[in-house]
Amino acid sequence: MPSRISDALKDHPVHLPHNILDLGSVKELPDSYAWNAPPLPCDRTVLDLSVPVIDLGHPGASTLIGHACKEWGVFQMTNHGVPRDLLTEVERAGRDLFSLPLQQKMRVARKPDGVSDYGVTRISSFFPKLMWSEGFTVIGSPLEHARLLWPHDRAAGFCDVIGRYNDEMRRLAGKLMWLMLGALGIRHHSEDDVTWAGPNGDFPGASAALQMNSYPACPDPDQAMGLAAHTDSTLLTILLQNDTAGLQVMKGDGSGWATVPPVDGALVVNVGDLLQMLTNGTYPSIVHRVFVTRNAHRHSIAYLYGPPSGVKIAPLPALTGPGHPALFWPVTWSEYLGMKAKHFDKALTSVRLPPPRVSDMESLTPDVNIETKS
Ligand SMILES: C=C1C[C@]23C[C@@]1(O)CC[C@H]2[C@@]12CCC[C@@](C)(C(=O)O1)[C@H]2[C@@H]3C(=O)O
Ligand SMILES: O=C(O)CCC(=O)C(=O)O
Ligand SMILES: [Fe+2]
Repeated sequence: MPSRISDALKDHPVHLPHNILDLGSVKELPDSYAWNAPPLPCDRTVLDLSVPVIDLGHPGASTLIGHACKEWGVFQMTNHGVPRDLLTEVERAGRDLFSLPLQQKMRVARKPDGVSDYGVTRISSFFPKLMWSEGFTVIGSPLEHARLLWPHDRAAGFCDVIGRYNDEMRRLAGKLMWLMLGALGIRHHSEDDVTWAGPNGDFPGASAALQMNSYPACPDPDQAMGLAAHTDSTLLTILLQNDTAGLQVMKGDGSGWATVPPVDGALVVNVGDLLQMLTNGTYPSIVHRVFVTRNAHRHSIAYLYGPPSGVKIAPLPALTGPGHPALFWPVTWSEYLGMKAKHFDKALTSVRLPPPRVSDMESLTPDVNIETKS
């Protein structure tokens, strides 16, 4: 079994399409990008519902977060302590990177077994059409790739911003974990529950990836998909979006999509599959996707946060007991990424207890028409 996230991804190579295009200069939607069979991007059953916006400085923040995680699996947060200048700088770093000419970005194109680099989203292989987006994944230091993209001083500047942003995200993700778990009565000192938690309320050794996304303006947005519906495999994801709307989340009851509007200075937090497992299903991971528009170029940066390599995630003992059996068997993030790479939206079902019968799942093959949460 792979032990680190980078090893898990190497075992499941994703190939870049041969005909990768410079999306910013395309005037007509090519057929390979036209989603004309389900899942359709234009099924915009958009609900008039708002994802909660929570002020982290509010005395009741933990309770509000717990409620949002149960009801939605996503919320926006303000007053999160990440300096505004740093948000601006990291947003600019992403914009600078994606505005490079395609041939230059291709210098750091993902190798079939690569992890940290430029390419299409990893879930592309589950869909018959290409998505109207490009991504740059950072796991560890981006220095080697930054040096291939820029002259010395600019490469160092890019890495400095990414380094500072990663530090802030790690701090914030640890804080969020306790706010989320605190709402369920799990406290810092309960080492028996969260075995990998550090003594200072932090999570030493936590793993993470930074995913920079670019969604250029699109000549036919109704037929294009920025990012197809998926859940993140993480404990939690912290997302910075620019001022262009695009992110949509599926309301837990499957009744429709809600758009998460950009709120100046706010960060979006979404529950990932591993947190659903850790909380024994109390906090469901959220299905989300991204639509594109005709006139605006959207950028986002996702901080994907998970446990240290080797740590098995299982339902917390405090959340199981008589009448509340554990619903998932223990897995490391790497093991789970392997399952996700194989089963996509059926990965969570594949780790359910009791083990699913094949007939329950109509086999473990992915359902590429994922429209609602199963
Ligand atoms: C650690 C990771 C989670 C992720 C795969 C990755 O290696 C880095 C990219 C992440 C991402 C971002 C877009 C959606 C997603 C499902 C994908 O294909 O790549 C997630 C992966 C995930 O959370 O499973
Ligand atoms: O761009 C967005 O808003 C969402 C990105 C996302 O879902 C991801 O990177 O996992
Ligand atoms: Fe995502």
